[in-house]
Amino acid sequence: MTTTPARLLHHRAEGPASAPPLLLGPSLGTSTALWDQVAPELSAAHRVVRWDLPGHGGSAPGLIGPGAGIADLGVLVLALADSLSLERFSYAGVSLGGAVGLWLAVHHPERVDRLAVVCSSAHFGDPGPWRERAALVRAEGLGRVAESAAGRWFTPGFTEPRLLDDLLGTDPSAYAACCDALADCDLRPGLSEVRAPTLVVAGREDPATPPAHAREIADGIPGAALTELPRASHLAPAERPEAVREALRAHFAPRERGSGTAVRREVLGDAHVNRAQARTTEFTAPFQDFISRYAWGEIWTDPTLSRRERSLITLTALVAHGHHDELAMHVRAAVRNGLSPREIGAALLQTGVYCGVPAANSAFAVAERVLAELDGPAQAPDRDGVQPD
Ligand SMILES: O=C(O)CCC(=O)CC(=O)O
Repeated sequence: MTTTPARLLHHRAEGPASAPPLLLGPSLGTSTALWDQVAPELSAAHRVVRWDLPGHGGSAPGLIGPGAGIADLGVLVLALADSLSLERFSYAGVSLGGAVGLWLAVHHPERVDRLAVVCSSAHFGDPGPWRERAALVRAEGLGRVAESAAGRWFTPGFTEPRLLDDLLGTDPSAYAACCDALADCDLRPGLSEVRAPTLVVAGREDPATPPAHAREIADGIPGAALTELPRASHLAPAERPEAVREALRAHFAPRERGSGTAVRREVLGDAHVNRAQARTTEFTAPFQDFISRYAWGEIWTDPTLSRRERSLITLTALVAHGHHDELAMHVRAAVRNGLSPREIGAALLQTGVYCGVPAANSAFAVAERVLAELDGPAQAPDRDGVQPD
């Protein structure tokens, strides 16, 4: 067990220190042990950091109090990541731990590389039963909640005594504060803002966060994937560890930067890349290869900046140097990367200050033409001259 300062969440780290970091969050009433059959395998390719909720496992109960919210837990996870110098990380969490991951992806997108939300919800239903459970636990401790836990956590006939023991060892006041957070949790409005590639995993027999909750998350997050696990209830990492392991391993597999062609196609479009490839000659092939590997395989593939941010930088640099053919191509790319004409106009206006009014003047003319073409009745041909990238 790692010795953790009482102001931080208790955590357990495994895997090479230089591997891409992956944080694993628990569900209510459980500890890092929830990931016992999943984390060791994931740690072959990741620096895996499992954390405990306040008052659960090894975390101090006083880290949250009555009326806590998901944001309070999210801030604690960020403090833990900061203490480990993890500026950016991938994240998987079960139930309450999954909701914390959603909160992080909505409110701190710069920190979350990839996200997996397992047996969780963006809104854990009517707050009434959570408030009643909090009141019961504050009054009587965890005994009655523990008696019925197996029925909510596992399919009939399956059990995991270690997890039930952990529940009984949880601090009642911290457990109740987590129930407060679940009662007030509503992350649905932010789902469309999540940009981290997201996998949603549901246990088909989960009565606590049924598959409909997972579908709501997957439908709300652009591009999210959904996996439903048969023969799994709420604590799928304990009940179906091999299936959860495989889903997470594939989702978090370190990305091949490779040739960069896939990213180039996503940003510049198939039509452009096909044309550039068709035009390639023996003379230009080394340059094509260089561009694909470095510009697209290294720089545009690096997740530290979003594609929108990279588009803004690229537009500015092209204006500064007066590369108008490339500017036209990258205005199209900027639109593909999610920038609105208004945002593109604001970036060009700023170049008027830093690159000079004549440079911005020409850039506005180029961008206006391209945006009008994109807006036109038929998509205008991709007029990108002889530019090879
Ligand atoms: O223990 C339960 O009754 C399920 C609790 C729940 O849905 C929230 C969580 O597991 O984090």
